[in-house]
Amino acid sequence: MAVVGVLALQGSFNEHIAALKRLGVKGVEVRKPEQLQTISSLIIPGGESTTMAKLAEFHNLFPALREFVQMGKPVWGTCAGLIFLANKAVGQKEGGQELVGGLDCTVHRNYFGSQIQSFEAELLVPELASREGGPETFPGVFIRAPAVLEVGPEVEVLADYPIPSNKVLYSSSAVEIQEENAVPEKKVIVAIRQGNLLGTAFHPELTADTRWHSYFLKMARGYGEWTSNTTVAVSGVDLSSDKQTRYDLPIFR
Ligand SMILES: NC(=O)CC[C@H](N)C(=O)O
Repeated sequence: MAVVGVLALQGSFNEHIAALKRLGVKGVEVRKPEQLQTISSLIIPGGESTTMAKLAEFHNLFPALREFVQMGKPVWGTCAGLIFLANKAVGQKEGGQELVGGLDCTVHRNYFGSQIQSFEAELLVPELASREGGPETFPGVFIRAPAVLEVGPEVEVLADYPIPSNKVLYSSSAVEIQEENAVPEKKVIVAIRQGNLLGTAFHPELTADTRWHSYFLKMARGYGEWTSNTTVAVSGVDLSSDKQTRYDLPIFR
């Protein structure tokens, strides 16, 4: 059976495993390079990308992660995970940080500002809705989130987020100007796909809506079908042996 791994160095890996469990899939925690050989798709969670990169370096994971991506295996990066998968990141801490790369895009690491500028927004997700059904919008949870600034020709944009072009002006006079002149909106990209790589700037694992997880599982199953006869079991998996009740985590939204 194709196995879904979740990089478990730091950040919201438990929450991803809990979301997979809600779909009847057992996610496997990955911490060592050799474990990548035992999985067929990987989720890189959100968290803090600099810390995660330091831990990945410490465990000598970067070469194995790059090889995994280059083999065409499905990988989904959420938030810090999206930063990991980007070919280029800006707004990094001094000295930068190592990236896995693969997604032909540039991300801004803290595009929306600091932790207190975290927010929730209903995102228009036509492609997700057409594949997975359900509403045309998805509850986006943005925690000190990155955004995608530029994408290459192979990249498909799955969601963007409209922001007023003067969003940094918060004084009351600025708000009045905005109302009078109807400042045009600018869109920033927050979900992309390039072949077997998926990236979201927000945190679907913190919501009850499992459509991004099931979308990714279909990518993973598709890969399994191309390369072997194995498939991801998306239902009917016996998880009763999973004694780790910590995966029954509360859902944020
Ligand atoms: N929620 C997140 O994953 C935040 C990512 C954060 N902006 C970083 O640089 O790592």
